[in-house]
Amino acid sequence: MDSSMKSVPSSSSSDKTNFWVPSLESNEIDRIVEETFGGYSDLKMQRRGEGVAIVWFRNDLRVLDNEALCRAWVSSKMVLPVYCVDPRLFGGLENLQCCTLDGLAKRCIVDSIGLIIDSSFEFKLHSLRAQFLIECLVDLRKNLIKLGSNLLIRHGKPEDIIPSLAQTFGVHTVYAHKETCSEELLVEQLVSKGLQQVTIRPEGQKAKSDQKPLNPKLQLIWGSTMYHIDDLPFTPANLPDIYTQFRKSVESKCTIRGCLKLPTSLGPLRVTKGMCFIGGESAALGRVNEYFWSKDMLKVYKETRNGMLGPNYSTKFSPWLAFGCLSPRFVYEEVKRYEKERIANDSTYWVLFELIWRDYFRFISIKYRNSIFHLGGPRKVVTKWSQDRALFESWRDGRTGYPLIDANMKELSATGFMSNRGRQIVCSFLVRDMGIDWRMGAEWFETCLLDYDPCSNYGNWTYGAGVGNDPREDRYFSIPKQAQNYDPEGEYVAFWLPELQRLPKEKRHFPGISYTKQVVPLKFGNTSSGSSRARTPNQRSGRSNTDIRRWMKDSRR
Ligand SMILES: Cc1cc2nc3c(=O)[nH]c(=O)nc-3n(C[C@H](O)[C@H](O)[C@H](O)COP(=O)(O)OP(=O)(O)OC[C@H]3O[C@@H](n4cnc5c(N)ncnc54)[C@H](O)[C@@H]3O)c2cc1C
Repeated sequence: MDSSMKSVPSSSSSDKTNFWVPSLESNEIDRIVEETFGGYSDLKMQRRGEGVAIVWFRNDLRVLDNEALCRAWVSSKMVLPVYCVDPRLFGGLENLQCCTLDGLAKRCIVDSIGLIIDSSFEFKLHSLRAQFLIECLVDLRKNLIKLGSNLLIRHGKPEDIIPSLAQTFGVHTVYAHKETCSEELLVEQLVSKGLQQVTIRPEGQKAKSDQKPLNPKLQLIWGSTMYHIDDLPFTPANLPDIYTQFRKSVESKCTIRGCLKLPTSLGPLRVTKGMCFIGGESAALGRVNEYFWSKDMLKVYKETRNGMLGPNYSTKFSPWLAFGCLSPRFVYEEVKRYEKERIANDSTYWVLFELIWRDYFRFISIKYRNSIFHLGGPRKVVTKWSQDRALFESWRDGRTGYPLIDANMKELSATGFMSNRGRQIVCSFLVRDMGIDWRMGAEWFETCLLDYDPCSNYGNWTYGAGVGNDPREDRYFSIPKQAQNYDPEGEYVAFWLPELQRLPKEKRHFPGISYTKQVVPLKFGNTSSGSSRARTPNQRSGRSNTDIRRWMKDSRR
């Protein structure tokens, strides 16, 4: 398939399988009502609104600062929270092998086998992210149950499930968070179209036969960024192309809205042990508590953020932010509280600086639409790229012979995470040293990363490949220089490539040493040590990789 167009694949009959909750057409409806609305009686009394609303959970798997949930809550007598396990998200059986959740959760995923994600380079969703998602859902359900609600989880496409539920329950409004990329926008359109086919009678008007039936509405709400889209001092179409201009403008002209505090009680925070990514809002809040308050790492974030080894060099909030278990506005409020109660310094500011990057890429996806997925990127840069599969696979599997690259790629496959430093280095290596089509790298990240997010992933890859909207960010990462600055003792590479542990520290970064005999030939040769000048494949120096040892030496001078 042409990867320049990311599209939603066509439907398949097996998409319709339902489990967790049996078919809605059967006499199980009463059971679902009991299960889902059962504990609501007290809350019902407090509501002002009328009728039934659906909250369609997407990448907002939290109850804190969830505007869709809040709006449904105040506008309706009953709220039906729903998550659709979209078969287009899941790949083959191999994804399940690491899933360790209960049989029910597993069955949910197993039933989607055979429905292949529409992947340009045929990679599938990694088992680790599938597991993280299941954990998010289990936790969301628990948190909703604590509030006297529940989560209805159904397998199938949202455009089939949501209208069918709306019809069954006479839903007046479906509340959901707005997305920005084409696949997600298409699903929104299809759901909206499906709802137009549904008719419900307005509440309290049943007796009046002349009353016109209504269509349920789809209300899409902005909620994924720190800065609200409506508060920006420009329209997305006029978004500055330079990050710094964007940042300065929002910092000086906008305020960040407060977190929506409904519901107010979530029980005690759970602190995660070590760095362990467990899906769900409870673990997300636990990590914020741990990183900011109990470990007190926020005050040194700016000095440690370029690390690669260990749980606390950076916040590690990204997987929870990506699934929406954590609100960026909540992180903002916690930073401000920390600044008041402990210390305000460059480090406390820098977390917000990085979160503004996240906002920026989200708004860029609105301005530049699908071009962020295209080979030439937003600037439509014409460059010749290779799609050499063998070369690519050596990068993907951590077999290039360059320890810094291989260690990072092994970490990604094993954990679903890689540091920001590592991501920049392996991205630069793939596109600039190997000359491989950057979309293959981006798609492999999409497959593996727990924190995969289309805007941040493709935004960063287009920057790394030199096709992003801001040409000034086109930078080359020299391996020897990066090794010297960020892993001078070779601790990181020896952790992921244990064969290197018996080598003296100064030799651990030598290409092809000891753990593999092979060093992949670099199509364009590597570049001189220490350079961070912009390069594109056709501007290469043409040096062969036999020079690497010399570069290592040079870069130490
Ligand atoms: C090639 C490449 C691909 C990437 N793909 C993704 C992705 O799919 N999803 C993703 O969330 N991040 C992505 N990033 C950005 C960044 O690497 C991660 O957000 C960060 O490493 C996550 O670790 P952390 O939460 O400890 O970050 P911290 O350093 O603690 O930063 C705090 C938060 O700021 C945001 N942030 C930090 N750096 C960036 C950045 N460069 N771009 C956007 N947001 C940022 C993240 O939400 C992060 O959680 C990518 C970077 C590169 C170079």
